[in-house]
Amino acid sequence: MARRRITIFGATGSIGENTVDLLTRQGGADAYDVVALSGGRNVARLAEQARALKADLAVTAYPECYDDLKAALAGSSVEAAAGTDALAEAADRPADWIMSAIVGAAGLPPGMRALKHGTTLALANKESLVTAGPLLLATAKAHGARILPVDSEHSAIFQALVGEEIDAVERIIITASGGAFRDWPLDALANATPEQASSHPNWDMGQRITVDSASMFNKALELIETKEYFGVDPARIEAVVHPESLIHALVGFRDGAIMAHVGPPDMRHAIGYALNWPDRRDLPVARLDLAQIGQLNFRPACEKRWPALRLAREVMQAGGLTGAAFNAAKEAALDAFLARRIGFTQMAEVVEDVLGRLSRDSTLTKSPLSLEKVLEVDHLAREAAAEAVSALAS
Ligand SMILES: NC(=O)C1=CN([C@@H]2O[C@H](COP(=O)(O)OP(=O)(O)OC[C@H]3O[C@@H](n4cnc5c(N)ncnc54)[C@H](OP(=O)(O)O)[C@@H]3O)[C@@H](O)[C@H]2O)C=CC1
Ligand SMILES: CC(=O)[C@@H](O)[C@H](O)COP(=O)(O)O
Ligand SMILES: [Mn+2]
Repeated sequence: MARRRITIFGATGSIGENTVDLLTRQGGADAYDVVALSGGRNVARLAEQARALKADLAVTAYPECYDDLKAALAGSSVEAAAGTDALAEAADRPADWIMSAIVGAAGLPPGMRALKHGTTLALANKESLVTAGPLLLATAKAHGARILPVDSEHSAIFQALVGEEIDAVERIIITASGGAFRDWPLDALANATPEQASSHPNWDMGQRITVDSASMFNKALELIETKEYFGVDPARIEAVVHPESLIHALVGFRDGAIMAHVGPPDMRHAIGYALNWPDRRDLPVARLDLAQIGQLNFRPACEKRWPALRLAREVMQAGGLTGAAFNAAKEAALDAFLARRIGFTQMAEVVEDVLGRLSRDSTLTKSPLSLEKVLEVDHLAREAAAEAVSALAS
C-alpha cells in the first residue's frame, strides 16, 4: 500500500495527541508522510510532535506565537507558519487523511477547505456539522471527498450501520455520561465552579468539551451532529444517560433489533477506526471484562436538569443557520462561565436569549447556507451573547 499523507489540525489537543499516539504506534515517520500539524499556543509541544513525525509544516493558529514556534523548530527541516491564512494553506497541501480536531467553530474553515481537495476528513470537530452540516456534506460530495465521524457516539453509529440501509433505521440513541454533576441536587448547580465542571467521570478530554459534558451542551451538539451526518428525522434521535460510558450509541432497526456499540472510554478506538477504515487493526485500548463490569445502567436525560437538550430540539426543528447561532452563543457563554462572569446554569439562559433575539427575523432560517453567512451569524451570535452576559453579570 502506498504511504499515506497525513495532516492533523489541532495536533496538540486531546484528540490530536491521541492521533499522534496512534500514528506513532503504527510506524510514525517510517510509515506515513506527515504533511502538516497545527496547534494553538502550545508551540513547544507542536514542535516536538513535528520533529518526531518529520512533518513538512507546523502551523500555530496565532501569529504572535510564530517566533516561539520558529525557535522551537530551529535546526529541523520543519517549516513554521502562523495564522488563519497559514491554516488554509496547510489545508490546501495534498493529503490523503486529515484529522479535524481544532476545538470550536474555528475548526470549520480548514476542514471545509480540505474537503475541496477530495481528501478523507476524520471529523472530531462536531462544531463543523452543527454550524454548517448541509454545506459540509455538499462540499464533500461535490469534490469526491469523504467525511468519517470521530466523535465516539457517531463513530459507534457509523459502525453499527455497516452493511445497513438508512431506511431500515427506526431510531438512533446516543448515550450521555451525565457529566460532572449527574448526581448533584438540581438546586446546587447554580453554584458549580469551573474547576468542578472541568472533571469528567469517565473520559479524559479537553477542558471545553468536559464542561460542555457537565452542562449537556455536548450532548445537545451531538444530537444536532447526528441529524446532520446521518440525515435522520430528529424525532428518531434520542439521548439516554448511561453513567458508565461503555455503550456509546445504539441503532434501532424497523424489525425491533437494536445494535449497540460497546467499548472502553478511550478515543483511540474511534480515531483508530477512522484512521484504518475500512480495515480494522489492533488498537491499544482496554479489552472489557463484562462479568467484571456486572451491570450497565440507563436513565432518562431530563430536559429540566439539562435545558441544553430542549434547545437542541428547537435548533434541529428550525434548521438553516440556527445551529451556527446556537454553537457560537454556547462558545461565548462557556467563555463567560470559565471567566466566572456568569454561573453554570446561566450558560443555557444566555444561549436561549441569543436564539430568541436572532430568530426574530428570518435571517437564520431563510438565508442560503454559505461559509461567509455561517461566519457572519457566528459573529452576530457572539455579539448578542456578550450583551446577554453583561446583563446577567451586572
Ligand atoms: N477530547 C475528546 O475526547 C473529544 C473531542 N471531540 C471534539 O474534538 C475537538 C477537539 O477537542 P479536544 O481535543 O478535547 O480539544 P483541546 O482543547 O484538547 O484541543 C484543541 C486543539 O485546537 C487548538 N486550538 C484551540 N483554539 C484554536 C483556534 N482558535 N484556532 C486553531 N486551533 C485552536 C489547540 O491548540 P493549543 O492547545 O496548542 O492551544 C489544540 O490543538 C472538539 O471539537 C471536541 O468537541 C469529540 C469527541 C471526543
Ligand atoms: C468521547 C466523546 O465522544 C465525548 O463527546 C463524550 O461523549 C463526552 O461524554 P458525555 O457523554 O459526558 O458528553
Ligand atoms: Mn461524543
